[in-house]
Amino acid sequence: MALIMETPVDALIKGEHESPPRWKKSTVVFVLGGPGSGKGTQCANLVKHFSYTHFSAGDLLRAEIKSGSQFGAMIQSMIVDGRIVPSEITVKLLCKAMEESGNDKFLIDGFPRNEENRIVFENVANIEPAFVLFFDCPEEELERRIMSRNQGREDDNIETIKKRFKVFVESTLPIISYYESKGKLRKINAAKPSEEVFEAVKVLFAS
Ligand SMILES: Nc1ncnc2c1ncn2[C@@H]1O[C@H](COP(=O)(O)OP(=O)(O)OP(=O)(O)O)[C@@H](O)[C@H]1O
Ligand SMILES: Nc1ccn([C@@H]2O[C@H](COP(=O)(O)O)[C@@H](O)[C@H]2O)c(=O)n1
Ligand SMILES: [Mg+2]
Repeated sequence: MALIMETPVDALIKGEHESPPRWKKSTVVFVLGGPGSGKGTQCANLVKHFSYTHFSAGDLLRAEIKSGSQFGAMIQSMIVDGRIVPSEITVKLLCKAMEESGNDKFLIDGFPRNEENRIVFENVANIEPAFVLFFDCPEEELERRIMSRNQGREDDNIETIKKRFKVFVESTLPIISYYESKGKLRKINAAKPSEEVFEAVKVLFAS
C-alpha cells in the first residue's frame, strides 16, 4: 500500500501508542556494500537459514513507485539518477514494513546510505544495529555484475552505475567508517564466488 500522509507508523513515531511496538525492540543488521556487491543475494541465503526478515530499502522504494504513491514520480527520477531519496520517505517505508512483518529480527539491505538516513532512522526507530555487514568488492567486478543482472532495473545502465558508484564513495563509505569506529563493522570479501561469500557470512549469524 502506498504511503499516505497519516499511517499507523506516524502514530508510532509520534508515540501515540500505549506501549512500544514490538519492532522498536528488534534486532537489526544493516547490510551495506557497493551496487551489485551481492547484498540481495546473500540476504536471500540468510533468510533460508536464520529467522530474519529481509527488507531491501531499494526494493521498498521500487514498490512504492509501482503502488501509485504521490511520491512515485520523485522517487523514480531519483533512482534513475542514482541519488538518495529523502530519508523521511525511506525510513517510513522501513518502519511500516517492520511493523507489518510481525518479526523482531531484520536484515536491512542498502540502508543507511548516508548520514541523514542513519540519523533519521536512529531518531525514529531508536534502534542501534547489532552489527553492520559490509560486502567489499572492486568497482570493475561490481560493474560486470550489474551489467549482466538482467532484472530490468532502470538504474542498471552504465551512466547511472557511474553515478551510483560516486554516491557510494561519497555518502555511504563514511557511514561504513562510522560503524567501523564503533566496532560494529563486519567486512566480507564479496569478490569471491557467492557460495564462498555465504560461508563467511553464515559464521557471523551462527553465534
Ligand atoms: N559472489 C558473487 N559472484 C558473482 N556474481 C554475484 C555474486 N553475488 C551476486 N552476484 C550476482 O551479481 C548481481 C548483483 O547481485 P545483487 O543483486 O545481490 O547485488 P546488490 O548488492 O543487491 O545490488 P544493488 O545494490 O544494485 O541492489 C546479481 O546478478 C547476482 O546474481
Ligand atoms: N537507503 C536507500 C536505498 C536506496 N535508495 C535508492 O534506490 C536505488 C537502488 O537501491 P539498491 O539498494 O536496490 O541498489 C539507489 O541507487 C537510490 O536511488 C535510496 O535512495 N536510499
Ligand atoms: Mg539489491
